[in-house]
Amino acid sequence: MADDCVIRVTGLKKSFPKGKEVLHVLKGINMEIRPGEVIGYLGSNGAGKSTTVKIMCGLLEDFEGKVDVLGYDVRENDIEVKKRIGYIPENAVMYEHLTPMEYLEFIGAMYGLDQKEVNRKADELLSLFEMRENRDERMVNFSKGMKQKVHIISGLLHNPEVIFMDEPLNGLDANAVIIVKEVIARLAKEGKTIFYCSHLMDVVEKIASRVILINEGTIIANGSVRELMEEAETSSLEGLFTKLIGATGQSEKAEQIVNAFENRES
Ligand SMILES: Nc1ncnc2c1ncn2[C@@H]1O[C@H](COP(=O)(O)OP(=O)(O)OP(=O)(O)O)[C@@H](O)[C@H]1O
Repeated sequence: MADDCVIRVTGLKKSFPKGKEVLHVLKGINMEIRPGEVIGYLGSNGAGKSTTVKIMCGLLEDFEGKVDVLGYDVRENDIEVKKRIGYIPENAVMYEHLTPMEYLEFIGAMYGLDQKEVNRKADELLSLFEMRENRDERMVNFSKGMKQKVHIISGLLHNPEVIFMDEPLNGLDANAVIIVKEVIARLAKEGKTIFYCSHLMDVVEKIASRVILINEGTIIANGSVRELMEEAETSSLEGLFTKLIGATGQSEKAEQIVNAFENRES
């Protein structure tokens, strides 16, 4: 790497066609991320978090600006980037007719890993997630959380230097959430860089060394949880979020929704 940035994003813009119009999702994102940082990338539904991550992982082309990951330009060297990163997507497609072990062997083979080593690691990680006894069952009947655990393992199997997680706790039970949070903390200690997307503030508040907040396609806050809360004079990330994006009136909205269900006037 030419410098100590693991991820450098400069002037990132992305639009999608929407009927006859154009939806401008990312309107000029800039960020620099260093080794060992755990970034909490926050924003409301539809803010553009997954779009940013997909571009960083080399999964979406046709964007404006420049994105470098581990010193590689993702536009020109997406294969080199993909070899070195782990990506745990929000809604991944998996081969459900395989067993977790078969699936993980397949993923390991794609990364050119030694099969014995894959089996050993997969066994260890499946046990950690209390799925050792499911290792040879077809995944088609697995619950959402069980599939998510297999996704998390598959994203970490090749020991990537940078890990992108898009809402990784989706569907996980309380115990698995604790394990994933602990895994994130340990990976960061080992010097891995983690880019964690979520709209769940409480988790981000606990695990992130830095928070980047995106709203309507631009970054509106970037700093440690403490710095940002001090600046905004609030005591929680939720308070900060509400203050910055002006999302007030949630309790009134909740009341209107309940009233609408019950056909009452608010
Ligand atoms: N392939 C696509 N074609 C058209 N529009 C898209 C496409 N992908 C995303 N969008 C739109 O871009 C916007 C941002 O989507 P994105 O998935 O990045 O948001 P997000 O912040 O990850 O949201 P969430 O928290 O709900 O997952 C949304 O309005 C979405 O509908």
